[in-house]
Amino acid sequence: MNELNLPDYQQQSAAVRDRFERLKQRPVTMEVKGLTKEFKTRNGTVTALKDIHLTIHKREFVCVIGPSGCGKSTLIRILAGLEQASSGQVLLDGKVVDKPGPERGMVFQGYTLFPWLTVKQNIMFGLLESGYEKGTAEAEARQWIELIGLARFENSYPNQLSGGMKQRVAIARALANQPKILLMDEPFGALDAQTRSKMQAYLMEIWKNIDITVFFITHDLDEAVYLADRILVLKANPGEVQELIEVPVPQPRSPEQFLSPEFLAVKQHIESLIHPPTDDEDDVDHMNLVRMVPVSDDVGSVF
Ligand SMILES: Nc1ncnc2c1ncn2[C@@H]1O[C@H](COP(=O)(O)OP(=O)(O)OP(=O)(O)O)[C@@H](O)[C@H]1O
Repeated sequence: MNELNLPDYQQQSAAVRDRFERLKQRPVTMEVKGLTKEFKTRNGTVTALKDIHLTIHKREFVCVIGPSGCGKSTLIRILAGLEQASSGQVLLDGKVVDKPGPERGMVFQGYTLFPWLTVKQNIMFGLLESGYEKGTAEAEARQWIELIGLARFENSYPNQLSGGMKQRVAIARALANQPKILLMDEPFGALDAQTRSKMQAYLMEIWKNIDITVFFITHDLDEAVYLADRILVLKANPGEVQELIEVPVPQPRSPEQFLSPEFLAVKQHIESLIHPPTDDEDDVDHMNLVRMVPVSDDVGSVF
């Protein structure tokens, strides 16, 4: 126990422990083996990722968190096949990933819908590319539109939708191709807090009902703990695995758990990994106030 009377962040209830035991017995969907990525720049070599190992099981939800520059985007781009590793390998269902493919659905932060296509056409796009006949693609797209609750908007264009609606379409479009894994790079990062929490609940609901494995990057600790089975914490310079955490919060999740002792304990632990206490912490007490002139707190006198 610590000063907030929280349990140890590794302490799992019997139900959670049992769930992880079963999860680890599921088939492996994605395997990252000794992945290193270096960028040659004018100022020398930047090691964006160093010797990353990770095994993701079928229907697992993995979140990645870490400070800016720790290589999160580089990692997801390599998993997507958009970037080549300098060394190491990524395997999807045992096959080497070296280019983008329909078995990996992608949802990124900037709304990546085609602005000149309607909601329905956006969702149909990948299906037609994969060789679906137009009528089948249309029927399939309609089912997805129903599922995301946007039936009234099937003929709307992206610029007629709110941010949350656009991301719902982006998720449906990615899932319509029946990928084996959904790669999400801060998909809710641009949304306001209220829409963001609705989208999290919405994604949880989809994940409960669809056979999909998710790899999800976020900057938001609450989001990571709420969504993830396991959280990969990276550190920067070079981008390395700091810890892989099994979240002890029971599934299925609900927003009421945000204040549960397990939730707070994991959150506090990750916070301490990402922002370790430093000697500068009390900087504010050491600000040089010599050049500052005390002013009145009487706002009325200012105007
Ligand atoms: N194309 C590139 N050329 C050179 N350096 C790069 C390139 N892409 C990324 N980097 C460097 O690799 C490191 C990791 O970058 P990356 O964008 O993957 O980090 P990140 O964790 O996603 O950061 P953020 O949270 O700020 O988005 C950084 O030091 C970055 O400057």
